[in-house]
Amino acid sequence: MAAPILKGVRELMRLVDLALVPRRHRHKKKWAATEPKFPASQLALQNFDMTYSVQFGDLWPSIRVSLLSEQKYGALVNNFAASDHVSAKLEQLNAKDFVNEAISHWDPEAESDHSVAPSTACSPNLRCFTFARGDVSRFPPARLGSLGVLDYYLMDAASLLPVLALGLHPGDTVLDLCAAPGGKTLALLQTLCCRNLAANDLSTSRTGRLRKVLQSYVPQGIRERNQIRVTSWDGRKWGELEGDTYDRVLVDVPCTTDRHSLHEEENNIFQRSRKKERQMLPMLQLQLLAAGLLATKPGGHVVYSTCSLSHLQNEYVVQGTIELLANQYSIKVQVEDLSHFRKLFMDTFCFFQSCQVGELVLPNLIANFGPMYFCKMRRLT
Ligand SMILES: C[S@@+](CC[C@H](N)C(=O)[O-])C[C@H]1O[C@@H](n2cnc3c(N)ncnc32)[C@H](O)[C@@H]1O
Repeated sequence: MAAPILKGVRELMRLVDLALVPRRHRHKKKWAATEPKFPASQLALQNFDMTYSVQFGDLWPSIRVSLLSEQKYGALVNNFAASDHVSAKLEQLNAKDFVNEAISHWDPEAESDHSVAPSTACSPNLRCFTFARGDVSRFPPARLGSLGVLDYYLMDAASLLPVLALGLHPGDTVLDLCAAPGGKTLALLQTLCCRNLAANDLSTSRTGRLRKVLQSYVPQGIRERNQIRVTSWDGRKWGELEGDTYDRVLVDVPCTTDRHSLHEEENNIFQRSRKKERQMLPMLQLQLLAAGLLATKPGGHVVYSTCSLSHLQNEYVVQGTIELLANQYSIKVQVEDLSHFRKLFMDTFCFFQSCQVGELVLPNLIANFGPMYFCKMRRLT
């Protein structure tokens, strides 16, 4: 059974290779010295132009200009800062809590599937303020509250959607498999629903950043009470380390980080030296998602997410992993329909309408969040 899967994975890697290497660089070069010295961000743009113009057709020029423009942020209120006036302060700036605004409009009677409703006991605890569509104001830096922790965390508001989609219930045991630098870990804690939270990231320098975020936002007593465990293990091994253990697992994988790749040279995945690593991304993503699903209890939920627009890193990985688990482990996984979720948040974000599985936030000039892909799955057996 493994042979067809390996063949499928190899084909996936070949496609990524073709998709990520600009056409004019596919021929064998004669002299390295004549190689054009393009910055990695420019190579990224060339690659995106080639692949995403095919993937998104007429939508691509608008997504492209948005990706190249200033991104919008959201201010995630720190529930541990114990300062009631933070929300009032953010409202004075004309920002709105998009989470509770959306939940207040949710009509449970109109939904046939209540299992993925975000208006559970936990989601309203997430308060994230954004400026209205077309308003490109910026938030001032966060301030220290009386408990010595910062009052809000600035993040791409679309990054909150995978956490909201995970739909925590009080007392859940939660694994954040690729957690650093910690924006989503912090959001998971802000739900006030984690019985315990395992936050892992392979990179020790990045888990260092994660620890700093936790120290800056969560008072020590609460960190201990929430039983937060920070580790630096290879997430691909989690299925063997702690199989069938967690109620909810977030698998926020390394990806081509499309917006970052267009703006930053440092640590850019499109650097020539990182070509192999880039080509291997879908394989790594598949292995991480498989490990996340194996670490979930039967009946538990997993959300897979990336900040890439690439179908090869998004839907293909989800579909390939579900096939892999069925064939190699006889484990059934069901993709959950998030279309109601999309409707709920469509005043704030611009969603791609044609995902086969999962949802994708498209950058848009009047709502310049994302890209953010997320797909919710339920492990059935
Ligand atoms: C998209 S980032 C995660 C962002 C994070 N969830 C947040 O919201 O701040 C992906 C992370 O995966 C980590 N990573 C890469 N390979 C990994 C592996 N094999 N196991 C666990 N983490 C890995 C990277 O170090 C990187 O920090």
